[in-house]
Parts: sequence; structure tokens; C-alpha cells
Amino acid sequence: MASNLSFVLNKPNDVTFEERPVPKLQHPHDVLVAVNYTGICGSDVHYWLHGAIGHFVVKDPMVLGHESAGTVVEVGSAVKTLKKGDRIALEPGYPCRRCSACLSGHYNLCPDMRFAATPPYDGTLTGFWVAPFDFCYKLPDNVSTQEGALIEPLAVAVHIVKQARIQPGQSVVIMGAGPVGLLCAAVARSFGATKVVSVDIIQSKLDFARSYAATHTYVSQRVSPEENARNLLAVADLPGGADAVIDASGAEPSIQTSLHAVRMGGTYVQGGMGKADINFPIMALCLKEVTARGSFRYGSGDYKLAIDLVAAGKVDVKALVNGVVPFKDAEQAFKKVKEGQVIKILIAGPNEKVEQSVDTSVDNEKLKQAQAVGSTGCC
Ligand SMILES: NC(=O)c1ccc[n+]([C@@H]2O[C@H](COP(=O)([O-])OP(=O)(O)OC[C@H]3O[C@@H](n4cnc5c(N)ncnc54)[C@H](O)[C@@H]3O)[C@@H](O)[C@H]2O)c1
Ligand SMILES: OC[C@H](O)C(O)[C@@H](O)CO
Repeated sequence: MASNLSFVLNKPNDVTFEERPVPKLQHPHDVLVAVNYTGICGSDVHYWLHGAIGHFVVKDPMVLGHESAGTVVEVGSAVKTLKKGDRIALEPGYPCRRCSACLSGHYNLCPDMRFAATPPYDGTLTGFWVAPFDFCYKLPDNVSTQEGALIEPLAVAVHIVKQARIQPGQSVVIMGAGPVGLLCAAVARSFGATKVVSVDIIQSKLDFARSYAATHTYVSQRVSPEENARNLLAVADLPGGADAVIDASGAEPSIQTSLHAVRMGGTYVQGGMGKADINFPIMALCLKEVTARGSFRYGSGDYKLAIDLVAAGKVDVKALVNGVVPFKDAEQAFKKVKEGQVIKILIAGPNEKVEQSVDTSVDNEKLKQAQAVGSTGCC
């Protein structure tokens, strides 16, 4: 009998494995998916350590994880486009489909969203998962199931870069070189940006960013935001400012620097989730007529584009994966993410055979580059 072992957060710093019943299809349009691989997001680590993100508070035990890919094992009677054995990337949030946000095409803004591993909803670090078929994206033959687990953070980056309205030949500064910032850099390059400046406070992260997708890098200094902006623009030879600046750090100094680094009439996108309230240079926003946009999760077309970018070889998600661990090592994997020892680590599903563990599969050079003290910048 296949296991539906699940990785459950009981309360901060208290996780257990629990055998839960295999879920059943609820609707003719549902599919049952065997979860093969799951990545760890900063928000999972944040719930694990603190039990809450903003007003989302873990009150009852909750299964963690939402960056998953798997294999279809059963389809509902109304499902026409998927069949048993198809490998899929799992979109982990299900909107109501009826509210004004959903009907206007912005389902990521649905107030009744049921998002995996956002309380009170369980996540995907489990054996089997039921999802509506249209939130399961069939992976092409040239995209592995492990790459499929990276489609979720890539879709976050696709949405952020779409919000920045990047045009071919433009320049973009990206604050933060964690997984989201790195993927934003890769997506911006694929959209035709010719200058992509990655900014972080940790040199090793920037070394990786430069080898990955950034054309320029800058280590943020403990100076005023104006001076930081001047220095980073000098490094990238952008005297008039960048066409777009994306914050993928959530850090207040980075957000302040961003508004001074964007050009007159440029675009600023808030992707990072840090403190809820900060000091914000609103005069720079006004005087430069900056267009500022938020970016939350992903919406129509983002998952599809993310998969297309990987299939076309335009975004390399494999390069971010430091290793795969068996399900029983999920907590150790969380510790490695918390300690900044890895960029992405995948946890194999409980029914998946894994020969490697992260200690033997990590590319030592990549690990060295990614070594960092920083904890996750989430929320
Ligand atoms: N908008 C969304 O839907 C969405 C989805 C997922 C994640 N996020 C958020 O995006 C952010 C990035 O996610 P991640 O997984 O890459 O996190 P991460 O913690 O791995 O990366 C954040 C990076 O920012 C760097 N940083 C910290 N202070 C900085 C500063 N002053 N200037 C420049 N860089 C600085 C850190 O060193 C780190 O490399 C997080 O805040 C996360 O919560 C948002
Ligand atoms: O990628 C999706 C994000 O991690 C989630 O929105 C999380 O931060 C809150 O639920």
C-alpha cells in the first residue's frame, strides 16, 4: 500500500511525520497526484520557525510545502487533458473562480484562495494530493519532474517580471539574490533585458548570480540609500537610473535604495515580503513619476510560461538545486535552508526512491558560493 506520510508542523519548531488517509477525488474535474518532489520556500521555513506569517497563524497542525511536482495516479470522470502516468507541475493555490478578482483574470487576488501550506490549508509535503486538473500542468518530455518542482518559484519570478513590464534592451536592478531574485534575473534576461544587476549583502550569493543570469553585481553597503543607488548605478554604467527595479529581498534598506536607483518614469516592483511597514522614500516616487506595482504569487498564464521557459532552455532551474533528500530527512533539509547552506533543496515524496542525499549530491563549488549566514527573507 502506498504511503501518505505527511510532514506536519504542530507548532513552531515542532514537526512530525504522520500517516494520513490518501485523499479522495472531490469533484469530476479533480486528479489525484503522487507527489514526487517538493522544494522548500522561505515561507515554509518561516512557518516552521515562527508559526505565523502576518495574519496567517498556524492554529492546528498543518502539512508544510507548496513547491511540488508529481505523477497523475487517478483522474476524475470529467478530466480530458490528463491521464494516469502524466508528470505534472502542481499549482498549489485554488481560487473560488467566481469573485470579481477571479472573473477579471486576477485569480491570485481571490480573497477565498485556498493556498497549500498557508493556514488553515495543508501543504504538499505528503504522499498524495488532490487538485483540479487545470491547476496541474503536464511537463514536456524534456523537463524533468525535479525541474517541475521549481516551476512554482519560477512562476513567482515570471509574475514579478511581468509586473515590471520589461522590454527588450532594457535595464533592471534586482535586489536580493536568493532563489526568487535569481529566477527574476533569469526571466528578465529571457524577456530581453540587456543589463541585469543583482544586488545582495552577501558576496558569495552575487558570485553565483553572476555565473547564473546577472550581467552586473553589487554588494549593498551600509551607506545612505542615495549613495548605495549612485554606487550601484555606477557599477552598471546606468547614470540615468534603471528602467526597472525589483525588490526580491523584502529588506527596508533595499527598498529605499530601489526608489533612488530607478530612472525617471521607470517602474518599481515589490516582490519581497519583509516587514509590513517601513520608511518609504515617497518623494522620489512622486518626483520621478515612478510606476510602483506589487506582485503576489502568480496568475493567468504564469505557470505555463514558466514551463515553456524551462522547456525552451531559456531558464535553467537545475542550476539552483543543490541536492535531493529522502522524505525522512525533511527536517534536516529545512535546517539546511534556514542556515543558508543551499539555494534549493528538493525533498522526495514518501513513495519515491532516492539514492542521493544532500550531503553527497551537493556541488561543493555551488555550496561554497551559496554559503551564507542569512536566514530566509520571508515575511
Ligand atoms: N511576492 C510573492 O508572491 C512572493 C513569493 C515567494 C517569495 N516572496 C518573497 O520574496 C523574497 C525573496 O524570496 P527568496 O526565497 O529568494 O528569499 P531569500 O531569503 O533566499 O533571499 C533574499 C535575499 O535578499 C538578500 N538581502 C537581505 N538584505 C538585503 C539588502 N539590504 N539588499 C539586498 N539584498 C538583501 C539576502 O541576503 C538574500 O540573499 C522573500 O521576501 C519572500 O518572502 C514573495
Ligand atoms: O510562492 C508563494 C508564496 O510562498 C506564498 O504566497 C507564501 O509566501 C504565503 O502563502
